[in-house]
Amino acid sequence: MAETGTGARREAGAGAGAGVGAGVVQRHSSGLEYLGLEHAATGALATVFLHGAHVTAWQPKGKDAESVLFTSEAAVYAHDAAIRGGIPVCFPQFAGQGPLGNHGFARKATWTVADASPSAVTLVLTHESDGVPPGTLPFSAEYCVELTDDNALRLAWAVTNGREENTYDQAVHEPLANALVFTDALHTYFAVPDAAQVRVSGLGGVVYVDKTDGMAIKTWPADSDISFAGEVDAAFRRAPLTLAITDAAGETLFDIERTAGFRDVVVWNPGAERAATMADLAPGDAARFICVEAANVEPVVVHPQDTHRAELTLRIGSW
Ligand SMILES: O=P(O)(O)OC[C@H]1O[C@@H](O)[C@H](O)[C@@H](O)[C@@H]1O
Repeated sequence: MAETGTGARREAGAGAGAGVGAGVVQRHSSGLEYLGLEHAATGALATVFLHGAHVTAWQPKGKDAESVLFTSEAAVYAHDAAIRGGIPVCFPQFAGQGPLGNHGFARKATWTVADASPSAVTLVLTHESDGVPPGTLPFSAEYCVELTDDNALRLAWAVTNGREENTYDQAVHEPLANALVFTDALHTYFAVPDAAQVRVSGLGGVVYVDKTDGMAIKTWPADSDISFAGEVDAAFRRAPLTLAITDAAGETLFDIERTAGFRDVVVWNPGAERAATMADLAPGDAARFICVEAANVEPVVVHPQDTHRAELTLRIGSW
């Protein structure tokens, strides 16, 4: 049965199970499984559900009382739902850009644990995993969530095309034969004191698709930060690899660092009006988060037996 967020958050808050059983799979009352992570030296905590490989909470050192990721009190914890908040893994389709449901199947599929320690877990999804549509071509995705020695949350993402090598004829005449073609995102929900007061810096001068304006292609004004007066839904192409979220006083709340394997960045907040129509957001939630997503909105092409790799590292500022 579907369970909503309040009870689930209480039960599986950041690092739930840490100390006793950090790095050990535990069962949530919804039936979903999760791990609590704990870094021995920093004391940082995180919670990672096997459903969707979903990080639902992260409490770095310095923010001991609460998660710095937003997860809604109205989030649904169920096999057929995506958890609203934390870090959904969008794969193999970003948003509605293809035949699958919004953001693809990975965020509703059951991942398996390949390796776990108290401070890190590696989860795997393949074409044979529960929740992956039958007939999906052979692939394997590996996702490592790690609390690092320097108090960061490091997310390492790798997608391998499981098909055989092309024949000579295919390689020459049909270079895309057997290629794995996908779009993706680590759709991070950053908790903020008030969305209307924060800014995303680093995207001035970058070309973006404005999804709130009929997919119009625009360029964000140079030297200008992004602010959140209402709905924002913008997919920035080939964005700089280092971005920051700052508060009204210009202090850094988060540093966001990607490797080039995440070429694009999506910035999203539904605004109050649209948020009010979303059943898994609670009243007032639109002001409590902004999403800055490490993404490939333009398709990635992975040839047979090859692996695409990307990393995202999140750090908090001094707030
Ligand atoms: O409601 P979902 O499926 O989690 O999607 C949330 C949002 O995710 C963003 O990445 C998209 O750009 C938005 O268009 C979308 O509304």
